[in-house]
Amino acid sequence: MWRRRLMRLLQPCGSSSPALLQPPGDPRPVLAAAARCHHTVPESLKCAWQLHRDHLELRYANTLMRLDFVWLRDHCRSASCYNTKTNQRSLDTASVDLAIKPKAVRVDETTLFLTWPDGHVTRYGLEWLVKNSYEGQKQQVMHPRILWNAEIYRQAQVPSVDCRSFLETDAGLKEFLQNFLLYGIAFVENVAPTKEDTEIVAERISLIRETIYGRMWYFTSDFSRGDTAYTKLALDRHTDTTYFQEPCGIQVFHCLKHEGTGGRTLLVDGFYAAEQVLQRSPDQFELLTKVPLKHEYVENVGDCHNHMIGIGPVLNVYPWNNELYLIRYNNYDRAVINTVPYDVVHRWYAAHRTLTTELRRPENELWVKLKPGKALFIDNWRVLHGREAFTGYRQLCGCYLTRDDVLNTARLLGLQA
Ligand SMILES: C[N+](C)(C)CCCC[C@H](N)C(=O)O
Ligand SMILES: O=C(O)CCC(=O)C(=O)O
Repeated sequence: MWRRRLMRLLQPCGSSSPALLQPPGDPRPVLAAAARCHHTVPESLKCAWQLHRDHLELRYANTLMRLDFVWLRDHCRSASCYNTKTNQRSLDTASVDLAIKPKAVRVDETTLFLTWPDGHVTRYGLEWLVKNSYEGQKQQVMHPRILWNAEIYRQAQVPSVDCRSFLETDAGLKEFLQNFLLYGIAFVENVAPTKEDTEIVAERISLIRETIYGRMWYFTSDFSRGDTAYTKLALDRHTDTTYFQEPCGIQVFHCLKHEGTGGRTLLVDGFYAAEQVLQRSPDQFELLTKVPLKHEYVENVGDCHNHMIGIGPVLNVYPWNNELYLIRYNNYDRAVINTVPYDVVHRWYAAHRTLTTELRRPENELWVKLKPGKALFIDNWRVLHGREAFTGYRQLCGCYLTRDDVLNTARLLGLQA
């Protein structure tokens, strides 16, 4: 239909005269040839437009875009509206008339030109529009991920990156980050087993997030802090710092010493488990995204006095597309539930049980023994960790990283993050 109308109203080939605004009620599409003669222009590079009451319809590179007038005015990249040195908008969007409509429209091979009622002209690269319009986005928000159980992860044979190549080459760093983004875990090998060297490794990808545990932390089973982590007991799978309003993005672990038995580390892909819940029981998945919970850290040991509270659902999804971006799961630190009435509470426990069942399936458990030299990075928004009980002296060091800064490094290396 569109094509037929389009062909009927084809503008003369090679025309460069501005196409003036059509009178209301005559929304004729206009086709601008992307080269001198439309006979030689591939269909995909032809550009056609049609002005509607409240938006401009534009077809280019096989994409049909509907562009709101205020959006178009707001995205003017002219020198008076946008500072290309700082990449910041200078236009005061609130000064744009919400009923604004362009006075004239013109398209050439590469560019859309709009003249606004006050005479201001905006040019938009057609490629830029495809890349930045809603229709051109294909609605992908998150970077690509591979959800895994133990078998999938083993089969993938994800390599650890050698510390030297990680520290000294962009290729090493990029390979590490690619794996980390895909699987939510990644290892660096041959790190010197000291806190200082672990810090250097961590700083290669991010700013370190200082918390109540300090910047770089050591921990042993000395109960120096009021938390089970500082004992020899087993720890069931969990994510850390659920009691922060923004849980830490990444956790780094480096085992500096262990003279004894046990103490293996357990890793479980929380997004894989959540996906199983979504498939098998979508109502329970939804409940886990809706019921707000508190997690709490109350500490009064030695000189350490802390009271932290974070509120949020177990499964955090973007409201615009239901995509999961953060799992907050820690049965140790979960606080009193007083946010919903008793009947919802009961349904929530059932949903939590379903998720727990998935998280505890032996086939979803990846067990690794951390050894001096092998630093583990865990996406604490996605992958749960735990540990086996142990005997003997065991010392771990590590830190938390800010998620934004890890993603920043990944983007600077050209990764989609
Ligand atoms: C890692 N480090 C030993 C420093 C802290 C451990 C924090 C443990 C806490 N229950 C939580 O899950 O957040
Ligand atoms: O000791 C370990 O291996 C892990 C400790 C832990 O789970 C934590 O600190 O959150």
